[in-house]
Amino acid sequence: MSSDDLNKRIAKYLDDHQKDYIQRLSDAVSIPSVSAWPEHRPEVVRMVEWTKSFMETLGITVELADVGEQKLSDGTKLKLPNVILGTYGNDTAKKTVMIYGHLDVQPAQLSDGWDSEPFVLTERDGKLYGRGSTDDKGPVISWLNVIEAYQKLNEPFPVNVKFVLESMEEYGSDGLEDLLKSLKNTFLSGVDYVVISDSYWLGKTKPCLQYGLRGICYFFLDVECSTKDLHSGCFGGTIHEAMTDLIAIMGTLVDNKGHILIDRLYDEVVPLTLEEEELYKPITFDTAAYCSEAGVQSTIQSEKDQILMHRWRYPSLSLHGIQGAFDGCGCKTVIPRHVIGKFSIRIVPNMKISTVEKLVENHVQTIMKERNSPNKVSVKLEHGGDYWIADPNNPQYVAARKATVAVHGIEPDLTREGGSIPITLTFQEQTGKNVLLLPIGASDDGAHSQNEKFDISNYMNGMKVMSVYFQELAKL
Ligand SMILES: NCC(=O)N[C@@H](Cc1c[nH]cn1)C(=O)O
Ligand SMILES: [Zn+2]
Ligand SMILES: [Zn+2]
Repeated sequence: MSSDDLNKRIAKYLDDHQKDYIQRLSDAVSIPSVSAWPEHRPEVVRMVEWTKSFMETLGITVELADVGEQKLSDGTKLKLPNVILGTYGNDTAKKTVMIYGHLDVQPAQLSDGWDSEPFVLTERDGKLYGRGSTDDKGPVISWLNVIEAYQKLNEPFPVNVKFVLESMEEYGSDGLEDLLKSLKNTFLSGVDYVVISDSYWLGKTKPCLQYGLRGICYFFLDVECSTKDLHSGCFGGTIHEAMTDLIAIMGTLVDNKGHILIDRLYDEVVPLTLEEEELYKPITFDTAAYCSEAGVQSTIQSEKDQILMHRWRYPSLSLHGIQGAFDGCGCKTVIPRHVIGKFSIRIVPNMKISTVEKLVENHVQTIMKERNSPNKVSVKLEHGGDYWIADPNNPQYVAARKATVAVHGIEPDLTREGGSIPITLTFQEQTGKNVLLLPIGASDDGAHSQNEKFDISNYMNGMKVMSVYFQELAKL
């Protein structure tokens, strides 16, 4: 059978089973595998078991790798979820592709402002709403659905596949780096290509392939002022309040232009070259749609190229929250005794995590000295992940471009991603092979946000691209 005919046959099978795929995603989304909530760890474990069972029905050999314990901020320890190592096929005449994905999700509650229950997959206007639908349960299940389709059609699978599926990605991929290092000469040997579907297109209609990610340094800023919470009428105006110090420090980190105010933070950022500037020009990007997806009136930068550069090639600092602060409705006149500010810095080539950590520490100490406060203050790097950059001219990218053209009828843009997948660089280093980011979700999917969704069309076309990509890899 010609490869065109095979593609058509598989595409038809996939289209005919759309309902089953939606049900499968619904089953996965119904497991609230939130890695950031320690009390939800059994749900994360349930998600690992669910995926393992599904993989085994497909004849994938599954091994569960123990990656040790997580140390929680109160000093207690919690077992980390096992990492799934899957092997499908070991034909030495075939290429071997390693697929990475994650089964954990960001926290979500209806009260955050969702229009439907986050852990009940809900279809509206061709979109599947639910936490993890696009990040990253939909893409992970898509890979597995494609394997199933070849089996049901009795078609030989074009490549060998290895899977690494973790369940702590949204919390910094605890334990995974050490595991991969330990597998360098065993499970990881023989891998020819690594592919990750855990990111999004730059727009709603045009596909892209990505060759860069920012890294992340996530900080906890801890301020303690007293042994207990206090009445602001009795103590306000007489003591150094923890929240006041915390807000003051957090207010010195970044200005209203998005410029980070930490001394020397930009020293290691690679200078922009004329050659790099040219790369932004052909990329399709709609700034108005970007604003509307974010639900904002305007962006800090007005030009397309500048917006993209500040997403991809410059660092950014975001404030995320304050643990211990009063956040209920109504009024409470308390002075919290202990608060923890959460912020992160997205890092870019050639910033080093260790340098960022030191600069942040110096900054906090300097501000505290200026404030002359007796409060106990510490800042801790909760987790860090490196930036990553790959060669988009590698044959694997050519295979993915061909697959995209075959399904979408259009050349994908070559882009970078502002988010982080902390383990990507480790895959590149430990296998010594090219890594491809193959996003299948759309820019408005709202990963990490309320009403996260995955379009049915992206789900279906994503599987078709994956299927052709496997065939194109086999031809390399
Ligand atoms: N889809 C990738 C993603 O969402 N990655 C997270 C990773 C992360 C790191 N620390 C907390 N989360 C991201 O925020 O970019
Ligand atoms: Zn993800
Ligand atoms: Zn995520």
